[in-house]
Amino acid sequence: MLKVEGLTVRSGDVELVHDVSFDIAPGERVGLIGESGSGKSLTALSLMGLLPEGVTATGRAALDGPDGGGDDLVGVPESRLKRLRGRDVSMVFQEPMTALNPLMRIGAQVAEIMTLHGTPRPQARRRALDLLDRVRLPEPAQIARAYPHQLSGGQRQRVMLAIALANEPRLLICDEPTTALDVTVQKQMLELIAEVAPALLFITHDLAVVASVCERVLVMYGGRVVESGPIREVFTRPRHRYTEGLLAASKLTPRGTRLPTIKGSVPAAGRFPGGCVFRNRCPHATPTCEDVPALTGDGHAHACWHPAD
Ligand SMILES: Nc1ncnc2c1ncn2[C@@H]1O[C@H](COP(=O)(O)OP(=O)(O)OP(=O)(O)O)[C@@H](O)[C@H]1O
Repeated sequence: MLKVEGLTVRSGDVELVHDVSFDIAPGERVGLIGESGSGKSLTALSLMGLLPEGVTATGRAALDGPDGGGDDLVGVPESRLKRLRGRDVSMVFQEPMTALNPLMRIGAQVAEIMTLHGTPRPQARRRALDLLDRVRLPEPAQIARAYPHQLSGGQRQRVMLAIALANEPRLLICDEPTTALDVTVQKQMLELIAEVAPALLFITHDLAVVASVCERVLVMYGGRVVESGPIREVFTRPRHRYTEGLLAASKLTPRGTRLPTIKGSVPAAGRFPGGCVFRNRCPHATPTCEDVPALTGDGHAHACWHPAD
């Protein structure tokens, strides 16, 4: 349904995302994980045609239509993307307050994305209420009359989801949509996203979140997809050492435990040129790795001395 091939994102001469390829099938929920700066957001923004100024994408990203035709998302004119954005592909961002217009009532904002794509206003207004109901906001009519600041963070994020779903997109992209929400609200929102997404690309750095929402995962590191596969496979038999590192640093290690630490001496500077890629999250934990006191507040950080693979 979505086919991304050789997606490369550059800022001037600097390559920020390198040759990324992946597919998403209709109805499939795919997670995109990786540490901060690994290129997750730029990958997603490329698919929306929303890259920051001076940043460009090359390669191919095609969205199949229900009639068998395809729509290119990369390297097409802005006028074309404007028609696809918010209609065929839509996105929910981390912070709804920056995406919502503070001076416009919620109902009008949900309706607007439909009128922009050709739905007559009265119909859009009616459908806005149905959408607010679909994202399980209580009293949709009351919510429709409210301004963004009158809603809670969780309610605002549900509104963003209603806006994203308004034109029945073929693909929904979510970039850390629940990071700003408290744990209970987060859980409800994740369940809702998993239920309503037509096909989903879900960006997060939280492995537990990706495991609860997605069926498949792509792991990004340094602008590349270094590993991909079904969640269970990647999380129980990671092939790439960065994925091992992510797992070791999370509560989702196959044994369900945090990494053991091993007492040792402080490593000599330069013994691991370039520094350990895992920072303090060594997945190896063999006697060749050592604790480095005082790197973290609790005095227990880990240094990995394995050479880079
Ligand atoms: N406008 C820009 N101009 C130049 N470089 C940028 C720009 N935006 C992002 N970058 C760089 O591109 C790389 C990838 O950034 P990106 O935002 O995609 O990472 P990310 O994995 O989404 O991180 P996070 O989880 O922190 O959002 C980073 O090194 C970042 O500094």
